[in-house]
Amino acid sequence: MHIFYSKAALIAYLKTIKTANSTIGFVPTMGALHQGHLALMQRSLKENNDTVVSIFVNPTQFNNPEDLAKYPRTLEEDVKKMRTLSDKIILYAPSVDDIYEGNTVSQTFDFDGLENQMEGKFRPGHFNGVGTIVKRLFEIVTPTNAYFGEKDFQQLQIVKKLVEKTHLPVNIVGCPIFREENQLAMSSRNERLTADERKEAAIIYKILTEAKDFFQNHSPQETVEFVENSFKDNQEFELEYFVIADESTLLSIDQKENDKNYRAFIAVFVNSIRLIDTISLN
Ligand SMILES: Nc1ncnc2c1ncn2[C@@H]1O[C@H](COP(=O)(O)OP(=O)(O)OP(=O)(O)O)[C@@H](O)[C@H]1O
Ligand SMILES: CC(C)(CO)[C@@H](O)C(=O)[O-]
Ligand code: BAL
Repeated sequence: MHIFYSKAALIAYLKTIKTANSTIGFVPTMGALHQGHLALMQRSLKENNDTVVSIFVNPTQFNNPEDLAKYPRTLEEDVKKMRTLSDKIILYAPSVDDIYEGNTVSQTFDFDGLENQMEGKFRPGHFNGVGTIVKRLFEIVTPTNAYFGEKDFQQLQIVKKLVEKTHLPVNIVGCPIFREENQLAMSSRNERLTADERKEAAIIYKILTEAKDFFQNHSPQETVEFVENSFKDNQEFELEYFVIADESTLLSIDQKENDKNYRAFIAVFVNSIRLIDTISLN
């Protein structure tokens, strides 16, 4: 496996392997790899000549310093996991300085309102940080295809908008959510849960699927109340938000309309650990 810690070395290497018709697949991550990340890599390996994976815990997208400090960093184990997939993966694991060159701040973006709901509302500045790092990584890696998970559905829509607005020549590929055996969405933050919490966190997806059924015969507002009440019965989980939104605008809805795609989004605290999940309602 090729591992690069500096953009200069990565860019020089990519120049030696790129040909007129070759494709580069790119999987940006923050590390602490799990099966969800590995599935994105497998897809990239299958669909491209070369695959670059980045591991970088991006400080500018964290609004909560404790969340940043406690974010799991497991580079050695991550490398081992990637090796089980393919020795051909090109890993870019930069320092903060290599990316930000002494100026660790976000650019400000206008994502046509996609940034104002849910994760953007509850993590102020988050999507400016995501936009800044994703744009920078795209400029360094120059991917043909870039792979993002639907667990971060709002992020996926925002990255598509970023590409549309900046005219970067990259195709964004959304990939399905990988779940643990108990259906909890895989997440690097799951590593911070105790064994019991991890087991009990299955309730998040259970309530989401119940909400999906409930929504078929009830209004959006009634469905929101149904979910809020379900969490009141589960005191160890603190619901931050449950939103039913139009999948394309991400705006929450008051009424159902025909021919629209709707999706439910949820963020829940287990202790101080924040987990998100989402489900299509169609
Ligand atoms: N369970 C999953 N299934 C599919 N893709 C996923 C899953 N979890 C994360 N991803 C995707 O992997 C990429 C890197 O995500 P990231 O490194 O933030 O991992 P994460 O598990 O989402 O971490 P956390 O949930 O703690 O933020 C993103 O595109 C994300 O959507
Ligand atoms: C896309 C990303 C790697 C940018 O830091 C991050 O937001 C993530 O892991 O989803
Ligand atoms: N998975 C999105 C990255 C974050 O939580 O900051």
